[in-house]
Amino acid sequence: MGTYEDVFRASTEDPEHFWLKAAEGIDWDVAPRRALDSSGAPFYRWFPDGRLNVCFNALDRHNEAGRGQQPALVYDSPVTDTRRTYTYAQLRDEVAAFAGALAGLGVGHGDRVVIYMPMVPEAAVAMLACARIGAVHSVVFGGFAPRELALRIDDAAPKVVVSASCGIEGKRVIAYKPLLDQAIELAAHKPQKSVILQRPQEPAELGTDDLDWADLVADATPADCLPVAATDPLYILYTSGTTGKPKGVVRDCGGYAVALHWSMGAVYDVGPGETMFTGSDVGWVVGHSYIVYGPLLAGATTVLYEGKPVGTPDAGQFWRVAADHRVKTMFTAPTAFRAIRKEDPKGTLTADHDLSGLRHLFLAGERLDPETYHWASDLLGIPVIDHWWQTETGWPIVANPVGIEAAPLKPGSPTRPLPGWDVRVLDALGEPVPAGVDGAIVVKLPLPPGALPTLWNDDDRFVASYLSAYDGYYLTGDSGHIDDDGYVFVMGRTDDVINVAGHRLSTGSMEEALAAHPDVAECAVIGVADELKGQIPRGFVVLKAGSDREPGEVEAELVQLVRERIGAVASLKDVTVVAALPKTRSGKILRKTMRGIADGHDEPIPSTVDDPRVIETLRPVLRRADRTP
Ligand SMILES: CCC(=O)SCCNC(=O)CCNC(=O)[C@H](O)C(C)(C)COP(=O)(O)OP(=O)(O)OC[C@H]1O[C@@H](n2cnc3c(N)ncnc32)[C@H](O)[C@@H]1OP(=O)(O)O
Repeated sequence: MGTYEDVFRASTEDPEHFWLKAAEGIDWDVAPRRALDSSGAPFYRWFPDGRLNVCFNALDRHNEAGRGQQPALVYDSPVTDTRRTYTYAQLRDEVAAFAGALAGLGVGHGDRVVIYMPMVPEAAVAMLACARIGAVHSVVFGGFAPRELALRIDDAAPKVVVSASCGIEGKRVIAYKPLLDQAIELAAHKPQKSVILQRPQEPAELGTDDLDWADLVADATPADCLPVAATDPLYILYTSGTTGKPKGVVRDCGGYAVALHWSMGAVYDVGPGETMFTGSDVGWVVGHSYIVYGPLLAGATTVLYEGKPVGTPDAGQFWRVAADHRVKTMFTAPTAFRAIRKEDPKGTLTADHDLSGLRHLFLAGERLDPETYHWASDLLGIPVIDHWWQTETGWPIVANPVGIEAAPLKPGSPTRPLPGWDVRVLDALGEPVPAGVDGAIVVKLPLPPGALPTLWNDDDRFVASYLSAYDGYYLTGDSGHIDDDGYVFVMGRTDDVINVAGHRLSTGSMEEALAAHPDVAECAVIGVADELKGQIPRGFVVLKAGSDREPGEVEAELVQLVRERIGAVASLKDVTVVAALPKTRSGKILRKTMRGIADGHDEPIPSTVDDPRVIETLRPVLRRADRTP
C-alpha cells in the first residue's frame, strides 16, 4: 500500500483515481466509471453511474466465493446466557427470508423502515433485509423515549416499524412494545404495520397492526438482492443537533460501501476470516459501520454483544468475548474502559482470558483521556488507537491507519487525517490558524465517499448546519488544533451538543423538556465534566413568579420529565432550582460561563454580563460539578 504519506498524497492528488481503485473492492451490478459528480455542489454524489446492492456485498458475494460456512456474526449475550453463531450462508438465508417478509408487507425500493430494537441479531438482519430490497432503514437507539421515537417516525415516515417485545438492560427487562405503542400514538405519521420479535424474557401482547416476526418469516418467500443506484439512500440515522429536532443523516449506498470496505483494511487491519468486536449499539453510527456493514463487507466475523462492559455479570466480559471469539480488533468508547477500570483498577480479570489474538484496541465516540489511554495500553500491551469521527461522516476522519502504516502515538491526539479528509483549523474569520493554535475544525469540500450527502428531506438544514459557517468547508462542530507534525487534537464542541458516555445529546432538547413543566419560567442545561461518563448534563431552573412548589419536589419531577420525554440515555439526574440565571444585557444565558465555573476553571466573567451578582450567587451551586450521580 505504501507509506501513510504516499497513500494520503494519492488521495489528494488524484481523488478520482484513488476512489475508483478503492471501488474495485466492491461487487457492482454496473461498475462506476466516474467517482465524483460535483455538478450540484455543495451537494456531491459519489459513483453517480454505479449500481450495486449493499446486502449482496455484505453477504451473498462471500457465499458465492465459497465461504458460506465461515462465521459471519456471533451473537454473544451474557444477559440471556446465549451464544449463537451465524455462518455467511445462515445469515444470508435469514436476511433473505426477512427481506421477503418485508416485501410481502409492501415495502419496496425507497420505502422507509424504522428499526427500534435491542442488541439482538435480528436488528442486523432487519437492517440488511432493508438493504437487500432497496428500502431505507432508520435505526433508533433503544434508550430513547417514545417522544423521541415519534419525532423520528414523523420525519422518516416509515411504512413499517420493526421492534422487539423487550430489551435487557443489565438485570432489568425493559418492555419495548408499550414504548413503541406510545410513540405511534404520539406520531402524526402512522406506519402500516409493526413487526415484533417476541423474546421469551417478556413477550408482548400484539395488536391488530402488529405482526409476529417468527410467523411472518415462516410464511415468507425469500427475496433476492435488488441492484440500486450508488447514490440511493441506504439508511437515515438521526443525530442530536442544537435544537430539539434531530437531524436525519442520510447515508448513500455506493460511497458508504466503498469507504467502509477500504477502512476495514486500511484503518482497522481486519480482513476476511478475521474477527472484529465493536462494543457499541446498532443504534449508533459505530454500530451501523463497525458491528454490521464494515466487517461483513470485508468478509470478516463480527461480534454482536448484548450486555454491558461491567455488571453483566462482571468487568471481565470484554476480555472473555475477545478470548472466546479470537477477536483481532476491538473497538469501543473510552467510557466503557473507564467503567471497567473503576471496577477492576488493576485489570486482574484479564488474567482469566487468552488475549494473545488481540492486536489493536480502537476507541472513539468521545475524547480519549490520557489516563484511560495509558491504563488500557499498559494493561493490554497492544496499540490503543484513539480515532475521531462523527455520525455524519460514517467512518473515521482522523486515525492511526495501522493497515497502512502505524504512526507513533501522541496521547490526546487521534493522530493524522485519513486519506480523503482535508482537515483544516480556521479562526472566527475563516482564516487558517498557525500550528498548535485552537480554532474550528473543518473539512474542505468535497467530503470523501461515505460521508453524508445531505439531511433527510432537509437540504436547507444541511447547508445551514454544516456548510454555511465557512464557504467551501464542512463544519464539524468540534474545536481543536493541528500540531507541527500534522497530528490533530480535538478539544471539544463549539455548540451546545454534549457527549455523555459516548452518546451525543442536545442540551437544547433537554431544555425544551424542562421548559414544558408548568412551574418552570426559564432554564439552562449544561454539560459538566464527569469521571466516568466524560460529561453529564446538569439542569438549572427558575420557577415562575408565584409558584409555591417545594424546590426538591419540582427538581425530582423535572428529572423524571426528561427521562420520559427524551429517555434514560439523557442521564439528566441533577436539576437545581435557582433564583436567577446569569445573562448578558441582551438576555442570552451565559451557559459557557456556567460550564467553566462548574468544571472548576478560573472562568472570566464576560463584560456583557447583566448582573454579576447572579453569577456570584450561583457559583457555589455550580461548583458541586465533580460528583457522580
Ligand atoms: C464515532 C461516532 C460516534 O460517536 S457513534 C457513538 C459511539 N458511542 C457509543 O458507542 C456509546 C458508548 N457507550 C456505551 O456503550 C454505554 O454508555 C456503556 C459504556 C456500555 C454504559 O452503558 P450504561 O451503563 O447503560 O450507561 P448509559 O449512560 O449508556 O445509559 C444511561 C441510561 O440509559 C439506559 N440505556 C442505555 N442503553 C439502553 C437501551 N438500549 N435501551 C434502554 N435503555 C438503555 C441505561 O440503562 C441507563 O439507565 P439508568 O439511568 O441506569 O436507568
